[in-house]
Amino acid sequence: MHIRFTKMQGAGNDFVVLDETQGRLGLTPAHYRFLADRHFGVGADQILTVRPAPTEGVDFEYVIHNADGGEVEQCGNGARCFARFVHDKGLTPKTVIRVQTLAGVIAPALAADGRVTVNMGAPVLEPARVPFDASGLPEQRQGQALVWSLALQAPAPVSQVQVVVVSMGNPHAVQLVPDVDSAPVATVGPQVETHVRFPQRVNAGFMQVLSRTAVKLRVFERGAGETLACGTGACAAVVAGILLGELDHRVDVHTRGGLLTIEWAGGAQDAVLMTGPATTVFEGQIHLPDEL
Ligand SMILES: N[C@@H](CCC[C@H](N)C(=O)O)C(=O)O
Repeated sequence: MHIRFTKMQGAGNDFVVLDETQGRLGLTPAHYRFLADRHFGVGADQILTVRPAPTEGVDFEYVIHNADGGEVEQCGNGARCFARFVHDKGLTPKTVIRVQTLAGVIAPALAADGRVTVNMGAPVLEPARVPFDASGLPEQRQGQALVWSLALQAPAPVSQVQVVVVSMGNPHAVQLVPDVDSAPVATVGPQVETHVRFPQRVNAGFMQVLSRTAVKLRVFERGAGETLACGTGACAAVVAGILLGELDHRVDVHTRGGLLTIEWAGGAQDAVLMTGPATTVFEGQIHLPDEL
């Protein structure tokens, strides 16, 4: 089977985007893994699939698969690319687009300067809803944040990391580091991702605070490894930093792939706004091997 695709990126977090508005392609997790493969497929951190609106009150449905083939609830950089895709393909004339995701409805808005702002909804902070199993762990507070100690096996035989857990529809564990460039993302990231206290695994963020309005962030993503940027990771990190008392309400997040700006007023019901780029790289057609 041959399928058409569009390759996109948002702050270097890259995507294969598929159009299922005219019918399902019938892809399996093995197909998504093949498309994401940087040697045998197209190469991407996530595969985004655009479908018609499943209910009234929304314009489309957008489905997200990680590079490992697993379907996930939310993707912030993907939401901006989704909006650019449906607009540039002429699938809608709207510039504010309501889209159903597994995590609920979000609303990307295209700006005249080419950037996209997404209302990502309110963060979820109750550990059980992240989900995070906090049973038996001492509750430590810093500012308004709950900080949890996780025991890891490496790099030392047993070491501890302190994390704030946040859901932006998908789960995040954010830790503060003094220098993000030398942070042990490749060794600690996978251990946090698969830690037994996160029953659905987790995206592991490493944040260096530069000032009250600027941070540097790296994220070891669940199901994809370290990416050049993670939109929901940037939202979660800024929420954690505001709750910790370290950040103001509008923060520039410097990732290895570009700049994201995150705003959050700080109330439990307040939505997080994420602004950043969304770019089409190329379009193509690929043969999906029969043996997949
Ligand atoms: N890159 C994304 C997040 C994609 C999903 C994530 N890896 C997960 O498993 O939750 C973003 O920009 O938010």
